Amino acid sequence: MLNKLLTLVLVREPSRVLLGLKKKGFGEGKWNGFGGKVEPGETILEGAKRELLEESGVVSNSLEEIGLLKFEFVGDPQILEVHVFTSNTFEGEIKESDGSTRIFLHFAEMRPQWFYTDKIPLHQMWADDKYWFPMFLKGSKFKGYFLFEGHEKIVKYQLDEVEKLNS
Ligand SMILES: CNc1ncnc2c1ncn2[C@@H]1O[C@H](COP(=O)(O)OP(=O)(O)OP(=O)(O)O)[C@@H](O)[C@H]1O
Repeated sequence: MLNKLLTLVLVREPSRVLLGLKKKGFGEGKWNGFGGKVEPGETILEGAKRELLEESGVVSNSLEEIGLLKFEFVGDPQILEVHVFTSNTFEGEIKESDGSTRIFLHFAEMRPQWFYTDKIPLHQMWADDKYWFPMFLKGSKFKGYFLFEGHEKIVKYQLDEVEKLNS
């Protein structure tokens, strides 16, 4: 079976990272970067850029691929292949939840919010994030594999910092 291709985009400033609270679907109730399935006919980079725009309202022309994560769930043959990107610039306005945008955001799939790098809400994120987020924050690239049992428990994993992502 082919891997399911997904993207994950982490927009950052020197001391803050933009995350979104997933309000429905896979990973509901968790803070995460922006992303989703790569659609037929688009490259992985194009998919990352599209999902970032759809979910956060901003455009980035400086996405850099920094991580490759593979996830398997016990009892499910489908491997998720998540391509992780970062960007330290963007154009447009973040659909943040303040004032007049509140009603609109009630219907959106993600609720974007900035988090200081020393206050990342790891306890409200996917369990794998606490392993690779520190690598991302210090500017390293990484490759990993995580075997989940249910959505909260990791039964096995492997994670390496790499110089290059030759994928
Ligand atoms: C298991 N450990 C994990 N750790 C960190 N991040 C994870 C993850 N597993 C999936 N992700 C991310 O979660 C999003 C799902 O997106 P998902 O809702 O499935 O995609 P998309 O928006 O295209 O779906 P619909 O259009 O709603 O069907 C997508 O960014 C993907 O990279």
